[in-house]
Amino acid sequence: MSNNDRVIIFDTTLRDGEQSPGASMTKEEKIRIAKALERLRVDVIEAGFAIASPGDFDSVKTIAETIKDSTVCSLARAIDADIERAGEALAKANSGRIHTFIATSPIHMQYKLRMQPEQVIEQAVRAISKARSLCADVEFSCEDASRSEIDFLCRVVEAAIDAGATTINLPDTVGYAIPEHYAALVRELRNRVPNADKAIFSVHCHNDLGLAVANSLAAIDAGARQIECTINGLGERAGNAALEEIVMAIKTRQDVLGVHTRIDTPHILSTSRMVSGITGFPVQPNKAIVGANAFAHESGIHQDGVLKHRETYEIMTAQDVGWNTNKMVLGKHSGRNAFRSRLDELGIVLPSESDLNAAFARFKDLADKKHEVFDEDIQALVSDAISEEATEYYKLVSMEVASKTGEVPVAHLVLSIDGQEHHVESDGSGPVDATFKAIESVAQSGATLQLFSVNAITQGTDSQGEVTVRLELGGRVINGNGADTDIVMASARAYLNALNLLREGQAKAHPQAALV
Ligand SMILES: CC(C)(COP(=O)(O)OP(=O)(O)OC[C@H]1O[C@@H](n2cnc3c(N)ncnc32)[C@H](O)[C@@H]1OP(=O)(O)O)[C@@H](O)C(=O)NCCC(=O)NCCS
Ligand SMILES: CC(C)[C@@](O)(CC(=O)O)C(=O)O
Repeated sequence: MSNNDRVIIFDTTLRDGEQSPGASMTKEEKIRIAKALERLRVDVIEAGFAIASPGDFDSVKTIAETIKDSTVCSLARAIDADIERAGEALAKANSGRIHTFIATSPIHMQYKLRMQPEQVIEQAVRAISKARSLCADVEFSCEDASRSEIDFLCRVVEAAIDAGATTINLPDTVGYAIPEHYAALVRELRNRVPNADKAIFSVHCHNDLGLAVANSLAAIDAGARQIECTINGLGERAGNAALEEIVMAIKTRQDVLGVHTRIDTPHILSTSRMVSGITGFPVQPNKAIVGANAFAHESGIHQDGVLKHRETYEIMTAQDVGWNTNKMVLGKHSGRNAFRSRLDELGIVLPSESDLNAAFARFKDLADKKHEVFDEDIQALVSDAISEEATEYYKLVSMEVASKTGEVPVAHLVLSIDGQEHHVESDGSGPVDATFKAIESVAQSGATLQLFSVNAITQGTDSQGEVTVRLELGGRVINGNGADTDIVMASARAYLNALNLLREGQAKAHPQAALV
């Protein structure tokens, strides 16, 4: 691929990203992020706005002295003092860039700068010359380019390149652009400005209409070869174009975009997490590339497709952006194939297809009650299914337990014992105690309860509770287990499981006695 096909990735997480209200970072945090960006192989790191404060100056200076593999850049208004401060901060950079800017739209020139267009051109030229006297690499931005008049923009850009700007940035400062129009603007400038070939054209898009990435990609087609973006799309107001989305769109759709970057994509996720952790801005689960669900499949039809041939539902690999693997989330939309594949991964072998079907039915019941079924849930559910399958003498048909402040809890249970239904009830010191007493009122096992333990198997109040009941009878000790989203129900299952196991053991030891 020729150099002409290479898109320069200019990251401004530390400058525009920090302009997100609430996202200010300390110097140490900025250095950590700068190192992560260098590892990601970002071409240019905009480290800050040196004149903004002594702290910002210090951050830019330290980053300039630390980073070796990326160009380090400081922003500066088109004012001598800003440019000198930027030059000072970048003095020791391996590769430094001064980025100066001035607004070129009628609304900004008239109301904000209170300057005539001719004065703006003059000031831009003076600033660029000054910057060039301090640094060979100078970027100039026509702030609010997308709302600027094209003829004026052409004059500013031509003068800026003549004055020595090596990169010309046409920002969509207020996120107003629409892809086709924005691409036309970039194309027209490159066609009309006589010295356009002496500079690299860049875009810097804001996300006010959710179009920052789309506008940036459209500009590539029009010849832009630098994209300014931020990790997680951080930035002023609705943010900037997200680096991870730009980079992965370029990589994934190389067939139509025909360009490439030098980003080492497997570092994307860790960088995203670092920025999110430092700024305290969480990444939404459905965020492209770096959201928790970006490579997760929950629906049975998709899971089945991915298991048979990953590309049926994935256009990138999870590993290519730093995830360990894609994720099959087992939930109520999942199917038998995904369930079977998870059992395989967990090393669970069910004796027959009918065992699998029974476990799958229990899984669907659980998934109706719970958002996500975790591995631990499945282990509990399967062992419960197997032990129930093995010993069906005592079975829970239904139950109802009443607990009320100031009143004694009462449990009503319908049990199936050797195929016959029994209605039992008891009170107790708590709902579990009442349940066990109700069971014993008919089972009369004579066993003593040695241990009762409840574990929330997974996080969250919608998780399954796993109950272990240890019973002792005539010197034999057995553990019964039960799992359910309702812990009293799980307790009943565990108790009945223990009784079944006790009975099974007795049947083996004394075949006659067990029939009584
Ligand atoms: C840069 C900064 C130190 C200037 O502070 P200040 O001198 O108190 O000035 P204000 O921020 O109140 O106002 C901005 C001034 O810069 C002028 N200005 C804005 N953009 C300019 C530009 N590109 N070139 C020259 N002057 C510019 C404004 O017209 C205004 O001038 P005025 O004071 O004569 O009206 C301060 O705004 C800051 O810390 N900014 C950092 C973050 C930031 O603004 N980022 C936006 C990136 S565009
Ligand atoms: C410096 C420039 C690229 C800017 O970030 C300036 C600004 O923050 O307004 C933009 O979005 O236009």
